[in-house]
Amino acid sequence: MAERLVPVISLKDFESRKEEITEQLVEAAENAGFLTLVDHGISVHEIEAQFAISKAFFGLSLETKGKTPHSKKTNNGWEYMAQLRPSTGMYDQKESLWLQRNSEWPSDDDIPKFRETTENFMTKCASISDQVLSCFAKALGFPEDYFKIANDPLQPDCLTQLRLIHYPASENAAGSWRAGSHTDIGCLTLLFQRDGEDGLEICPGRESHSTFAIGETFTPLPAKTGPIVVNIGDMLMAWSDDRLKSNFHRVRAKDIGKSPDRYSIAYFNQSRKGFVLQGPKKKYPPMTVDDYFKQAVARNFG
Ligand SMILES: O=C(O)CCC(=O)C(=O)O
Ligand SMILES: [Fe+2]
Repeated sequence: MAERLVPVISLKDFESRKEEITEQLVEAAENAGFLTLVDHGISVHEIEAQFAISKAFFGLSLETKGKTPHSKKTNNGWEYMAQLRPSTGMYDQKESLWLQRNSEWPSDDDIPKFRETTENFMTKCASISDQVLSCFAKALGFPEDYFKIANDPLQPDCLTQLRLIHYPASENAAGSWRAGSHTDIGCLTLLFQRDGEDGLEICPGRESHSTFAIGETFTPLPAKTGPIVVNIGDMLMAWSDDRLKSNFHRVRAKDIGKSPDRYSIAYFNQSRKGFVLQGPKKKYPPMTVDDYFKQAVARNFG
């Protein structure tokens, strides 16, 4: 069921297959709003190495993790059971570390090679994002490098973040939420998961990027090491005049029985603050990414 809903798309021979890949990506984005990428150029070994770094960080003492504290102003740093969800009225049962190129980073003394490994991983995520976004740009009638420029993570005003996430193991967790239902507010999200650490559920079917219409039917998407789950965020839904869908998703622990620890890694393309966002059909008034983001945060977490 989930496999039918969320198509598996190969990026193999990207340049020569670009037209076919674009068709597949657009079809997925216009319907489920989710897709799974394979042959994307990051090996299982590299993904496991990044998860090992993440696991090592979350295994540190609270005091050591607290040396990179979460800042409300930048939304970077380590947070612990801190995300209050309007959709559930409860705190998500998780801890996470938000990172940006120019944010505070954990020290290499605490985790050897943390920054080097993670920055290389971010560079790979950026280049996969550029490929996918160049296809969407073409389909929307923008220049092919339009979103690549808008999302350039090396520019100091870029809001793109990597988030390392850890959901602690639980048992009989009825009524608690690992991540309450939400849409992502950025442009495009790449999500990495590990075999056996299930919990992600998705809900297609949303008509406007600013509505809260939460559908009824959530479909579990089994976690696999290797493929990247990609979803459209609200910003790209707005930027495409609501053509590409940013859909609701959530993470659940089992109501009855044991749920193992779950580690996930999300790369959020969130664009450059100064960029003006408007769809080709001008369905919504133009807005800077900065203003858009402030409005979306107020709507989702206000
Ligand atoms: O951990 C996951 O699979 C989902 C995380 C997520 O949806 C988010 O951080 O926005
Ligand atoms: Fe999300």
